[in-house]
Amino acid sequence: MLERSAVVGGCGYCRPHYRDDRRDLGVIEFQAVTKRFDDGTVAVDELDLTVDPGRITVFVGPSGCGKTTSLRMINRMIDATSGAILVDGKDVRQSDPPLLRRGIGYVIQQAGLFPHRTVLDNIATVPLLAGWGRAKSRKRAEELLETVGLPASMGSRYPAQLSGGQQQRVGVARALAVDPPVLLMDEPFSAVDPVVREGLQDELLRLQGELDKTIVFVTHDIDEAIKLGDKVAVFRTGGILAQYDTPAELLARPADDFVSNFVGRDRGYRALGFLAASGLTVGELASVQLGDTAGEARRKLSDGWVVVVDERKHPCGWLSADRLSDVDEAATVDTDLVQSGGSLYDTEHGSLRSALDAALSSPSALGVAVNGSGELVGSVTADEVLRALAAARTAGEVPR
Ligand SMILES: Nc1ncnc2c1ncn2[C@@H]1O[C@H](COP(=O)(O)OP(=O)(O)OP(=O)(O)O)[C@@H](O)[C@H]1O
Repeated sequence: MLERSAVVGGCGYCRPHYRDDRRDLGVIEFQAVTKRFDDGTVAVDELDLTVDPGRITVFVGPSGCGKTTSLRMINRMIDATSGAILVDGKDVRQSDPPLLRRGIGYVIQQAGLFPHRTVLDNIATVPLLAGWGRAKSRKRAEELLETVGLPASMGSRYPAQLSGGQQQRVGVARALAVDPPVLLMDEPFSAVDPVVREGLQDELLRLQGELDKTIVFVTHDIDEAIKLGDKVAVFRTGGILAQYDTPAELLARPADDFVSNFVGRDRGYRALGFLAASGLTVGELASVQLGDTAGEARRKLSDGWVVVVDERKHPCGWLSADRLSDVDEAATVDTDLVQSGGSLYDTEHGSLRSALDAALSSPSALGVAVNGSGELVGSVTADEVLRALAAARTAGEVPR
């Protein structure tokens, strides 16, 4: 079957749509912040950085470069040696740590749930501490279970009775319980397998589209950083900020060799994920519908291929001249006959990367283009994508 790319990632890092009434709470400022541990290790060195409110900021870099230390200084799990961290203009050192942490949700690797409490009790922990009372805290926990996409029946389970991905969702629900403006997430998805991880990332972006939290997210995975971050801070060993930019800028204009190497050798290809494919010409594409006859499909073949759609006009695969050659004229085109192939290019939300991917992954070399509702609208070729790329270059959207 043809695969619709995930909302994020495959189709080129579509961003969540922020509400116009996005919150302005949760500005975090690092002002010349240094952390020197007792043994002399400088984990963070003179960090100056402002985290935008209502956005996702990712701290990324190699192991030991000071990401976690920087994160934990925000909620005072670690105190800075010098410099200041301000949250909404107030130095965190002037806040009582337990009170400060109530306004700052915290999610860690493997969720860190209390093993002897049920899922609902885990989520209700902070509301109870904040004095919400049992009934209100429980109601909030039930709501949040739904918010993070878990069935109500899981509320009475214990963490060990959940998968890693489900535990992580509970961890997010718990962090959101008293609706804090700021969420700190320390490698929250690194203990789950890549498929679950991608699902959790998509879910986080969906949630963020509704919640508009100020999220600081730590990872050592540049792909995760580029997918999730509105802005990405790349750290180098010694706790030095190497570059702080949007993912598109990071890929297009890495500040130095360290950043360039860190973002990877295929950064040019990945940067295509941030180029809108609006200028791309979508060509015609011959199609038949499931239920049509093989004879009809044969007559519609173009360069040996015809695409097959279902009754909703959603593409479901290809038929080749080869495949049709030994099929009876009157035979019905059904899913058994159809050859799977390739990703789809969404003309409304897709990027040049997703268009190129659709073309390269198609057995006919024609990328299948669909509209926002998933209906077939035509085809794209790799040559056409390269032409659009050249035009973007001329327009100055891509560095020369
Ligand atoms: N309590 C401590 N005492 C001494 N050194 C420490 C302490 N905690 C962290 N460090 C050191 O500070 C540096 C930064 O550590 P930090 O945990 O912030 O890095 P990180 O970028 O989050 O790494 P990772 O990706 O491996 O989790 C490392 O060299 C680490 O060994």
